[in-house]
Amino acid sequence: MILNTPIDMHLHLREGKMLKDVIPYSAKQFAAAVIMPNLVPPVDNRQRLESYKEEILANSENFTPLMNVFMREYTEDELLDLAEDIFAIKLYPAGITTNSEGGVKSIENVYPVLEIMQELNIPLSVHGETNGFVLDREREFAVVYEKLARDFPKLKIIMEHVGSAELLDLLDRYDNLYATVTLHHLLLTLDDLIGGALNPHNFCKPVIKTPKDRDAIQKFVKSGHKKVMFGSDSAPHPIKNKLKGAAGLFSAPVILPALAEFFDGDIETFQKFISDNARENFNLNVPEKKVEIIEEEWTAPYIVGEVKPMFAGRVFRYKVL
Ligand SMILES: NC(=O)N[C@@H](CC(=O)O)C(=O)O
Ligand SMILES: [Zn+2]
Ligand SMILES: [Zn+2]
Repeated sequence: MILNTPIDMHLHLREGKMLKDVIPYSAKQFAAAVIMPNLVPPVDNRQRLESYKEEILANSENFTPLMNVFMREYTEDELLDLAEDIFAIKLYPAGITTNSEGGVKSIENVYPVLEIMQELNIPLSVHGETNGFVLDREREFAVVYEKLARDFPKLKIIMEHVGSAELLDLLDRYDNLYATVTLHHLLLTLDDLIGGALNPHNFCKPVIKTPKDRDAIQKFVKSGHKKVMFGSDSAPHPIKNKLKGAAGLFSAPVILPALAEFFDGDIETFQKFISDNARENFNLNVPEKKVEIIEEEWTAPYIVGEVKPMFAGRVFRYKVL
């Protein structure tokens, strides 16, 4: 099967040696990816944006980085200057996930920024979790999404890496809400993290949840819902950091083989999820790239640089050419 212009709507590439180790997997399988800005220090100004984009371009071919910047209290001039060169601005509640210490302490603080983003047609991307009980954090954030959607009716808001089924119900209630779904929230549950021996490699934020949540997410994705887009949230951490509890799952190497098995021949829905929905929802102008997947056994890598990938060593029925 041939996929037309696959796009990963949520990707962490990091910097330096880590970027060099992980980027080939995304550049091989995707035409473009939305690049997350939670570096240390964050990508939150023009200079950092440009140098990071150059680093990505210098280490890949035929791969379009759609850059995000880290939410802070930008001025109108800064936003006017950034608008042409970014896909979206990413809002992290302070301290809620990896490298989000400098995130937003109170959403009201950035209301003036959101006002200008709405005018300039810059989408807002959100890591939506409260600091409540771990399994309730996404569900509890629903009221924040609803308030944002109502207060800024023309602002396009992306609920990132949805893991709680309730959030998906908001898509049909608010025109301006969209969602990304990861491979791990689509396929895994808490059993894969703590059901047997503790598996820190499957630990991420938001945490993978119940079979009920996973099944609802699968149903939504299989329905071809236009507002649901693939965003891997592939987030590599060195094994030694994972063993100290770092949140993030490195899925990049196995994405298309795993999704090909999931869609099991339904290429039409696969194509929408992996590309068409994103391109239509956000008028993305990404150079066309065809990616061929063949039916042939393929073994996922055991290790990539210092990182253990999702489904390490697993044999898939499909291989990316
Ligand atoms: N998903 C994660 O658990 N971690 C991500 C950050 C994020 O997307 O929240 C990371 O950068 O490691
Ligand atoms: Zn996140
Ligand atoms: Zn992420």
